[in-house]
Amino acid sequence: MKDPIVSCREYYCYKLQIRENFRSILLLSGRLLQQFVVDMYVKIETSRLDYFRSKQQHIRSELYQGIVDTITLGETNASNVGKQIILPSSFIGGPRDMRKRYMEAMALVQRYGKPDIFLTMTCNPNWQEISNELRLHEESQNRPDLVARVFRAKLEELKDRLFKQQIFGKVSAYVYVIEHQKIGLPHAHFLIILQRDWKLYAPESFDEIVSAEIPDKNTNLHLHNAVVKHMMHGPCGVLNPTNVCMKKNGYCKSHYPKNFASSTTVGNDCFPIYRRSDNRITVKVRGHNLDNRWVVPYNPYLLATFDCHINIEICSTITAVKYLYKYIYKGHDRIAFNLVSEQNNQQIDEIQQFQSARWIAPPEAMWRIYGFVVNEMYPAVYSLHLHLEDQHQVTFRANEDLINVLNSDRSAKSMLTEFFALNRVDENARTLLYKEFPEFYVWSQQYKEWTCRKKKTVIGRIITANPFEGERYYLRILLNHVRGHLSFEDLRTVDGVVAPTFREAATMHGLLQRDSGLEDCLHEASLYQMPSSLRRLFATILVYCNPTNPRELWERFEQDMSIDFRSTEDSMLTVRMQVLRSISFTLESMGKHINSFHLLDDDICFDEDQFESREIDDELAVEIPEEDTAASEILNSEQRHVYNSILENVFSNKTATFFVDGPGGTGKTFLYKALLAAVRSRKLVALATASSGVAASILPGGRTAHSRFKIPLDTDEHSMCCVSKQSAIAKLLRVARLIIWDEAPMSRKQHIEALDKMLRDINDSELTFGGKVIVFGGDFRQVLPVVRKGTRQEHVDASLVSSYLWPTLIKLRLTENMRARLDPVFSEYVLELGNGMPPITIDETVKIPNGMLVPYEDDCTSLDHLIDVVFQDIHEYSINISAMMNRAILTPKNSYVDEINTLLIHRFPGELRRYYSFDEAIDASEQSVMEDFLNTLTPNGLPPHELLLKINCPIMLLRNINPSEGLCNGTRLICRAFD
Ligand SMILES: Nc1ncnc2c1ncn2[C@@H]1O[C@H](COP(=O)(O)OP(=O)(O)OP(=O)(O)O)[C@@H](O)[C@H]1O
Repeated sequence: MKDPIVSCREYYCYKLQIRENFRSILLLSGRLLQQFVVDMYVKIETSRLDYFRSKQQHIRSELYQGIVDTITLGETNASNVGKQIILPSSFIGGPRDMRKRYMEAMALVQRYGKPDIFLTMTCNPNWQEISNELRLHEESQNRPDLVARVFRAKLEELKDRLFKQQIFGKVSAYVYVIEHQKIGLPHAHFLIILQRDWKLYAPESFDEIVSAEIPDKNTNLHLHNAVVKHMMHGPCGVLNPTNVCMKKNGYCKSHYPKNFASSTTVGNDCFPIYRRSDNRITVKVRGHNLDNRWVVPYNPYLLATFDCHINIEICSTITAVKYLYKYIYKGHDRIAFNLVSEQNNQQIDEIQQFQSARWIAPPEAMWRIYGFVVNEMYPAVYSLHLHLEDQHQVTFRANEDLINVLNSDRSAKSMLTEFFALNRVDENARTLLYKEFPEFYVWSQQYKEWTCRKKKTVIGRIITANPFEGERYYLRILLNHVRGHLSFEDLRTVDGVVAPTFREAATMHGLLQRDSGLEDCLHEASLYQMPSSLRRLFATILVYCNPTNPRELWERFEQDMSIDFRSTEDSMLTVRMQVLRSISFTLESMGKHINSFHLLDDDICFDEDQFESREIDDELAVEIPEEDTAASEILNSEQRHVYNSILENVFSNKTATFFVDGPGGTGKTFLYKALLAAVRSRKLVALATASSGVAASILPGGRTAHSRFKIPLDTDEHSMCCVSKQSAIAKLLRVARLIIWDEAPMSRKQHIEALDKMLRDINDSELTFGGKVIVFGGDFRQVLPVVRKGTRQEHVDASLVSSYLWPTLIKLRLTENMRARLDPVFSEYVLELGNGMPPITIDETVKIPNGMLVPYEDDCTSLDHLIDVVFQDIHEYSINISAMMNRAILTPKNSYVDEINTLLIHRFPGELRRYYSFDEAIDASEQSVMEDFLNTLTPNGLPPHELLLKINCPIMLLRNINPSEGLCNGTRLICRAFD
């Protein structure tokens, strides 16, 4: 076995006092780890110095890149987890890198097909190679160095058998990832793609590789013992309900025990159903007799050779692909813990104390220190630059002169420009697509040129582009399909005609379909809809239907959309700009910018002066409902205090920023309405905004903060609102006396900081928010900013409480629940819940009082019962729709929503109508196979394939179609008629 690493056991045992087992941890910051490596380096015998010198270099660079963040050694207990640790966020690396690797792995699938074998090898801490090295009474868990080194050596051996000796056949590609569980033992996940002639198609060939049965003790004792030792699951379920694999619903995560099966079959799942004969052979595991149903699938040869848990599965269906790649690239373990501040136990302040860390157990720390690889991919995937002309990235040092940087030859070159350059001189190059280039040419970052590749297999992948990126996306489509082009312009040239955009060039090549369905829709609407409705429909189509050629649609329907403007205006250009301005308004309310759709040759700029007075007039014309004016009379004492404090500042023109904190139902919206009415009734401008469209639609004249302040959607700490000092919005903001931003805790802190920077800029003031009176409101107990798969800490980091603005806000509280005045017990219960007090139990679950529970019998009966309780008399709701409005069943997952909706719509009275999403079939033979599969998928952002409706049934909108008119995500509507 290859194992070049020296032992430094005595040294670090002494130094770090690793007396405890793997589970014990002490979190060390990156700097300490660095010190540890330096210390270790000094202590190692001179003969080994060179080796460690190179290792040290490696680790340092890892530290600087933030790859190695935390090393966990020693003992864990409440005191050190709670008090000592502060981890710089730069040390929490990972997910981005993982996503990139995932995309690269998918490039392998595109090229070589779906993976055939999924293999997991777990370290056996009792391997002889480990136990032979232990001292008397020493346990393997005290030797993470040995565990790491021996596992690595075994892994190399396994790779040798799989890829050199080709025990399963010739391999075209593979990916593996080393993972360390919290407990510390390393394991490796492999995905293997076999060459075409070696693919596994039939169950008979699965049986040659995988077994899921207990071998006969008399004929194969060694293998029998290995299976009993390493490959028996559990026991779990009724035999052992507390086993780690058990889910809360009482089922095993891995669905053990499996069923007996007389032969192997493909099945519908990711993996086949393996043969598990009912041969009555049983073995005793932890006091229970287990049979073939409990065997984890294994390969006899590998199990007998490696004497450790090696699970092997055949990937029988295409569904396995994404699942498995996601599984092996799921990222490292994380830990979140709370640094409780004793002085201040208020909820909002506590929320700042959560710390997130990356969890690294000792063997993983040693794995990193030794510099062993954590993942590998064969063949390597080369990511290719993708950029529009003259829009590639150029790196330079801070002290370099930018003019020189821009004028240098080197800066002008990128992978893509040099791909065109080589095409101009090399005939062979012209036969290749851009993505095929890396297989034959090597890119030199130093010399910025492609040269012929001599060996080593690699494949190329053009980095992804989203259709919303416009031209860059269409450039990618062209590069993926068209060969031999010599420049960007040449790429746009089709049959001698230079297309103005890559999108049009792609359409001329037949790579994009025409928007005939959308054209029909607009044409039909133009026959009976008002031009203003048509413009809204056009904007909705641009945003949600992703037309291949928006410009063509614009040119076709411009006349229809401009009829109302034409009657009053003379110049064609003015009319056109008014139509575009109106479309732009709607697009902005949906978070999009008109220029991203390239409706005209050049970017569209509106003459802001023309709209300036309209912005202010529109605000001053917002109707003030009578009940809002009267609301100031009936405020409760807390509301009145907040109301007076805010208005005092507004009317005396003082600077102040407030945060109104109140749980749901304490009358925040009621208060905002009273404030807006008070300011507006004095003919002053008060702007009402909210983070979400629904909240904005409740406030008179409300807009989403994004559209009102032109906050960019993708923000970082340097982002600015797209508002110039001279613009109409800037003028409106300068005259505004009060700005309200509801549901502020839902917004990312960068959005609010962008508003601060913009207001300082347009008001020429260094005061917070440019000296304006701003009222933020919301409830941190409700929804925090969305951070995909984020930890608690990441949610907190993203929110307003982590902003530099938070300490400057005057915090005002509302506590009296006005919505639940008639039910104080319930109101108190919900408040306690929001404050993280009991009913929340120690393990962070919520204890719900028995009176509120629908007892669980089984999934079906209990669901029926729940529906009966919530919608007692569903037949009446079609007549009395307001009764339905106050009832809802909330579920944690979309799949449950679909299930409950289906049940409800069938119970709802009336005739059922089914609506289907439409797809354009590419090929009739492919259609049925693909459709059945695709139509079952319900990915985020895609509506379900089948929609069931009845007259008078309530429906909820899930898109921000027109927030200013109340049509936004969450708006509830009633289905009145069918076409
Ligand atoms: N002072 C008051 N007098 C009478 N009714 C009030 C008063 N304050 C609030 N309400 C009523 O209490 C209910 C809840 O108020 P509101 O919707 O303003 O609360 P909220 O804090 O905005 O709730 P959420 O956070 O859930 O949006 C409303 O029906 C409102 O009309």
